[in-house]
Parts: sequence; C-alpha cells; structure tokens
Amino acid sequence: MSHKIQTLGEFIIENQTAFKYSSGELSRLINSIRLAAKVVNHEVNKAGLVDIIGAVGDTNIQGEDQQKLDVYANEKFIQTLTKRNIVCGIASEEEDDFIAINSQDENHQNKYVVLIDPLDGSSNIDVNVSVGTIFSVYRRITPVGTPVTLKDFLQKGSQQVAAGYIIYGTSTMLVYTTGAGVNGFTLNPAIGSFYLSHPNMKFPLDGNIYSINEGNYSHFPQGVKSYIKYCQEEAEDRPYTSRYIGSLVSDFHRNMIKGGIYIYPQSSKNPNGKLRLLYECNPMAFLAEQANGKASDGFTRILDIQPTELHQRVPFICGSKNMVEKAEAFMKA
Ligand SMILES: O=P(O)(O)OC[C@H]1O[C@](O)(COP(=O)(O)O)[C@@H](O)[C@@H]1O
Ligand SMILES: [Mg+2]
Ligand SMILES: [Mg+2]
Repeated sequence: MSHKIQTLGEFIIENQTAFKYSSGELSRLINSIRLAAKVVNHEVNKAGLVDIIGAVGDTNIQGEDQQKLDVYANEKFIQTLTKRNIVCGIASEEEDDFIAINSQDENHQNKYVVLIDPLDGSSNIDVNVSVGTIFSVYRRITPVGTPVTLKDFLQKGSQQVAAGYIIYGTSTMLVYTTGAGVNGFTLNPAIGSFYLSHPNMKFPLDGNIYSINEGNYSHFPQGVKSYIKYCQEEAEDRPYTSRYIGSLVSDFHRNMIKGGIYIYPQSSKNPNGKLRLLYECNPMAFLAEQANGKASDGFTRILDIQPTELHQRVPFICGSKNMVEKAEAFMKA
C-alpha cells in the first residue's frame, strides 16, 4: 500500500503545536489563505477564456497599471481573510493604505496582520507564464483591544511569524514557513486538496542559475555588472545559465529547487530597486533563510532592515548562500 501523502489541512493541524504562539489562530489564518488560493487559482487557470486578462484602466500606488487579475486576487484574499474574522489588519500592493479589520464584536481581539502581493508577476498574466501570490504574517505589536496602526505593519522581517507564496504554474503549489522549515504542497485539481509534495525544501548551497533582467544592464551599479560578467565569463564552475521568468515567485521557486540566485538591484532608473520590502522581499527572505538560502540588499540582511513606509522598495539579492555571498563580495568591491 502506497504511503499516505499528508494534505495541507492535516499538516497544519499536526504542526500547530510546533508554533510557539499556538492558539489555533495562525492555523485558521493559513487555512483561509489556502481557501483564497483555490478561488484565485480557479480564475487564473481559465485566464483567456473569461474576461480576466488585461488592465482595468487604473494605476495603483506603485504607479503600475492594475491588471484585472491583480484586482480580482486582491479582492478574494481580503474578503476571505476579513469574513473569517481572523486578522486585525491587511496591507496589500494594490491598496494605498492598510485596512483595519474590526472583529465582529468590535473589541479587536485578533492578533495577526497580513501583508500580501495578491498577484506577483503581473506582466506575465496575459502571456500564460506562471504568476504567484505572496503573503507575510506578523503578530500585532499594539495592544489587543485597540485599533491596529501602521506600526503593526512596519516591523522588521525577522519578526514575521509566517510567510509563503502560491505559484500558479504547470501545477499550483502553496509553499510556506512558520519558522520551522519550508514545506511545499501541490494542489490536486481533481480533488481540490493540497498535498505535501515538497517536504523540508532547501536551497542547494551552490548553483549555476542567475536570474536578473539584463535589459537594464547599462543602468546597474558596477558591482552588479561585474557579477554578471563573472557568471558569464569568469566563474570557475561555469557554465552558468541565465534564466529570468519575470515573476519573482517563479524565479525564486526554480532557484530554490535547482540552486540559483535572483537579483533585482538598484539602478540609475530605480535608485531603490523595484521590489517592495514588506510584501515581496521580507516574505521571500524569511523563506530563503528557512531553506538554508540567503537574502540581502547587497549589504544588509533583508530581515534586519527597519521598514519606514508601507510600499518602500529595496534592492534584492536572494538565493543559494554561496552565490549570494559571491554577489555581495562584488557589490562591496
Ligand atoms: O519586468 P521587470 O522590471 O524585470 O520586473 C519583474 C519583476 O517585477 C515583478 O513583476 C513585480 O511584482 P508585481 O507583478 O507583483 O508588481 C516581479 O514579480 C518580477 O520579478
Ligand atoms: Mg510582486
Ligand atoms: Mg503584484
């Protein structure tokens, strides 16, 4: 008889006590994200058949054209978390400001805030290339019983209690950590359940895949240019392979499985880089470190950066530890 493959629901319950604040609340929160992921996955999978591709005609606070799927995913995650009375606040790439969620009994008993990138890789939606959702969870720092404040969201990444992503690709997976390693679950669309397909995921210490948008090469700092040259010409363990999907979640996922490095540096065009610290870099950095990888802005550990704004951007280097340290050495040279 083949061995039982654990479902995500079973895994959440069985690992609840491993979590130092375990009261079942975080488990209910992850379960809500699981539900919203299935709803969004259903729409992503038929993008092209239904009127869900293309822009809505509005721009978000990032100055980006909001895609219909950005808005749809944003609504579904916020609705699902709000209706389940599980969080006291939500911040999203698609929302100008954070949303305070008052628990039905108006005494603000919920302890967690969630930060999301509802649809990551928006430029790939219309061309049928894998996209994702990214989430980050913190315990509030303001007293329970009082309205949530910006302070509850501007916590260092090292304070995260959970983080993860959903990748809508050749298969749909939910990958997350609560600080006890990283586990990946694949959705069986026929049954509608996520199964533990990738237990205890780890970045290989080394790899030969580098992911960076070389189209911006001329705008990069010298250190980044030198690292790209190193990957192309000088690395002893060549050949290196350049792979860039243009969806952070997908590039990260591949690099975690195969070994590799993802870089979105500062440039003369984007002095602080492009990616958002709170709902892109912090959750991916927490996952990377929990999977033996590393993440920095070239100089400082991402999880040690003190956030100052909800939508602030930071340069981002993330992946196999030895490769990140090599790139950092070029940045510091
Ligand atoms: O097209 P560029 O400049 O290379 O940027 C691609 C990067 O931007 C992103 O699409 C930003 O995320 P959003 O799609 O959520 O805005 C990342 O997923 C991706 O790695
Ligand atoms: Mg994104
Ligand atoms: Mg997005």
